[in-house]
Amino acid sequence: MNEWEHLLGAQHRAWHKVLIRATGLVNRGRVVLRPPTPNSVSSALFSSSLFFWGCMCVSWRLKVGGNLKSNPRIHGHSCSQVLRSRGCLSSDDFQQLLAELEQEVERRRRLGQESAARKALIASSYRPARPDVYAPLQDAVLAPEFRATAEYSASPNADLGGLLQKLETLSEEKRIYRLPVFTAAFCGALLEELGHFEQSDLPKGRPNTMNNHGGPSAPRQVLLHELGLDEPLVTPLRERFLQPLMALLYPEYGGALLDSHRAFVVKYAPGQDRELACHYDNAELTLNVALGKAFTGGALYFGGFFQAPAVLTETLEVEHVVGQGILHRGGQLHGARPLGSGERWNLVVWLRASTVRNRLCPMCCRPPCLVDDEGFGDGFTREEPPTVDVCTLT
Ligand SMILES: O=C(O)CCC(=O)C(=O)O
Ligand SMILES: [Fe+2]
Repeated sequence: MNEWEHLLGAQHRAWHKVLIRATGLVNRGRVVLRPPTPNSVSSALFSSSLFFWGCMCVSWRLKVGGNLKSNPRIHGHSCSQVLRSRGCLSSDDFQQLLAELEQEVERRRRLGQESAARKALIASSYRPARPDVYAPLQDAVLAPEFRATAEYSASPNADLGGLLQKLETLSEEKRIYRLPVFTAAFCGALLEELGHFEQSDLPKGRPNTMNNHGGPSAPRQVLLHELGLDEPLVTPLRERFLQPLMALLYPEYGGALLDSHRAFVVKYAPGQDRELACHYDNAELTLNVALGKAFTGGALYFGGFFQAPAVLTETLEVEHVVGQGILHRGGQLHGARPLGSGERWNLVVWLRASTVRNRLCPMCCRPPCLVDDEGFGDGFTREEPPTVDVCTLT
């Protein structure tokens, strides 16, 4: 063993200690009693493991321009091999990385609470420009095609073949589809509201944890639940409209069992963020709706499925159509090409099914290890042990 290998070996062990200590700190979820109570904002959970890759992306991406999350092959490599390939070689490099990791664990530990605090502050002191956007979801804000497709999907005789006739199939192999979601008027109103919020001096919870692979190139985001838009808009959209559709399109990804989400709006503009690196989402399924404004460039591109064995797959490019939404599996590798001109705002809804992710974390493919958090957390749940009525035992 040469000196370098010795050093890496020692650091590798230190690294594992950090990983073990961190277990239980990153993937967040919530405790539910079965059957899950929709919208229940019970105490929730954190866990770990993505921690490792997420942090690597944060720190080493800056140095070597890579993006570990977009590269599933790293799962077969040892930590030291990966670290080495990313330019983490000297003892100082390792120390710096460990310090960053500790900080990142702390940051993630506080995420839920900080988000809840921002939400409370916004609720008490923000005056919306478009209060109508906060009204309980009205059918009139949805594109007629979207309503009809959801209605068909929820009908007793619906099947996949029938549904596919109502959607635009962008890729049969990748299972990526598109359909109109919102009216132009609603997209405009939402944009006006988001622009108004952006101008306010209220705190904004961005970038979110999942876009930390992007570092400097991650787009600006507004988290819809902090604005108070989950309850009136996103939750009913998921429960009444998206779930029936997803149940037919992606049954094995929990399409029929969606029980939480993370919804945010990404913004790309000249002089700000212009593109998004290739990644997969912390979601079983994703809806991405183009809201506007006028722009060129910024197409989405889709590669293979990250959990599938590496196969040669052609990249699919998808141009945005304002008002229309793209449906894809969260694990489908994707990114956004650079914006040409104008501003691009998209609503992204990461849809989660706890019954699926509780078995394997979709980010690291390991069973999650959970700790309490606020709200939906990262969509994991922990079943409470059944309470035993001692009277019946006597
Ligand atoms: O830029 C976009 O529209 C895609 C954003 C995205 O994929 C994400 O935030 O997960
Ligand atoms: Fe994404």
